Amino acid sequence: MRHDDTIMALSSGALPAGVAVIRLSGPKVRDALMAVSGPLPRPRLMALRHIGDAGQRLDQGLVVFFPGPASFTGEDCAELHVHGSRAGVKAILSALSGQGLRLAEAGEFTRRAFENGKLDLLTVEGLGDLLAADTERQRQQALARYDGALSLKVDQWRSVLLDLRAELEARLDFSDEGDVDAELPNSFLASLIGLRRSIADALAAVESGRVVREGIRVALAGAPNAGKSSLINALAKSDIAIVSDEAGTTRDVREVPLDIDGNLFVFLDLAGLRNTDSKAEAEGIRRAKQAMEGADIVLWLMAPDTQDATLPDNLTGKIIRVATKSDLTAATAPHDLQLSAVSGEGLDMLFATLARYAEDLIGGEPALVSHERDRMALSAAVANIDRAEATLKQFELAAESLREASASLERLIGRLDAERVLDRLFLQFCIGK
Ligand SMILES: Nc1nc2c(c(=O)[nH]1)N(C=O)[C@@H](CNc1ccc(C(=O)N[C@@H](CCC(=O)O)C(=O)O)cc1)CN2
Ligand SMILES: Nc1nc2c(ncn2[C@@H]2O[C@H](COP(=O)(O)OP(=O)(O)OP(=O)(O)O)[C@@H](O)[C@H]2O)c(=O)[nH]1
Repeated sequence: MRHDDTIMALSSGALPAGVAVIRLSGPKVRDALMAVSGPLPRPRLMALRHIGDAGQRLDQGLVVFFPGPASFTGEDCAELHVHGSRAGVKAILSALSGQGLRLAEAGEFTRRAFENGKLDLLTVEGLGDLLAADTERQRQQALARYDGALSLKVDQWRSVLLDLRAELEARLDFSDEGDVDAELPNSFLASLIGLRRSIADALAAVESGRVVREGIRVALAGAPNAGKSSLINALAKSDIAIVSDEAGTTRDVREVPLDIDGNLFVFLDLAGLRNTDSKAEAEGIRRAKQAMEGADIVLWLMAPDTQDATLPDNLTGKIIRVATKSDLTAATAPHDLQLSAVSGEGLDMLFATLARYAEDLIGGEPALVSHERDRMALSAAVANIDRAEATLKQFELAAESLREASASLERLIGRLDAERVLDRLFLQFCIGK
């Protein structure tokens, strides 16, 4: 990838469309824009222009020019807002290619913004999360990251660490000269402890941040024919899970993501639990038990017309006992909720229970930390601060630990080793972003 290339992409969605946005970035933007649409419009103001190629009219569109460095990428950028026709866009891209522009790779505009210091690694990730957001809660959390909520915190932590390191390093450099007080001031330890607490507090929210991104996992489990698939269908109000009256049809773990009150839930339709001679079914049951162990919530379904299965006893998630098929007969076994996938009775109670669970787990302000990378970097920083505290009298060791803590934070914002993270991240980006 060459950085003096000028790149172009269709940044809007699939064609045909009402309007298509073609985005350009790089040193040839001015010349290319003049070649296809005449005099440069005033910076950042849209102008209506004929768009053409060597005298041939291709379209009429709105053109906007963002001179660098005050642009999204930091380079000269431009946009052509044209009619969203396949042939039109193709002809315009081909005209621009004649001006020496090439098609951008996925995430390449954002990569340039990163390289020009417009975004750090956390805000790039925030942008990625924002593009991927399906639920309201995901949107809020992603936007906070894109807006730099965590970047700001990390900058504050880094600046405290720099001060602390300077105190220690001054005692290393001048240890022979005797003009620096060998004792650390009292404020040093207080500041170190305060920093540790602040990072640990942010870290404590990582689980809720992760759950917002990945969803609350709800296992639907019970005996064969207890009504698991029917319940998922009723929840989704559409036929996305297979309903069958043949026992044991759900063999593998089917994941059904649903948005409940702005929160992502992933329902797991599991094989019914029973003793079986079938190898395939036994494997399904093994996976079902595994999925139940990893679930945040287990909905344990009991139907009046099936034998009860045994609830495994090693579950860590919240267990909700659900009496199903309440349209047939009222449940006799002890249960938390009673419902019918057929009549819809009790579904609103289930929704309310799930929404309350989500509110307890992830309600309130969006979490600052949500990625595995956050967890690794912040726990490494905390461990190194602990190490520094334990070796405080040995300035050299303590300084080394604080250097390590700084390095973790620099890795987090992408000042160190950003390449591998970016490469992986941009695989999920759209072309034109
Ligand atoms: N048409 C269009 N809509 C869009 C985008 C775009 O690129 N084009 N965006 C693309 O993601 C988002 C908006 N994000 C943007 C972020 C920064 C700048 C920008 O020009 N920044 C300059 C100047 C800032 C200023 O004037 O305040 C800078 O950072 O220096 C533009 C768009 C969403 N909507
Ligand atoms: N009357 C009534 N029948 C239901 C209800 N829910 C499910 N059933 C019926 O019960 C049978 C089993 O339902 P499923 O949803 O396939 O049960 P399952 O637990 O997914 O079954 P397996 O995947 O085979 O383990 C089907 O005949 C459904 O039509 C309900 O609320 N009321």
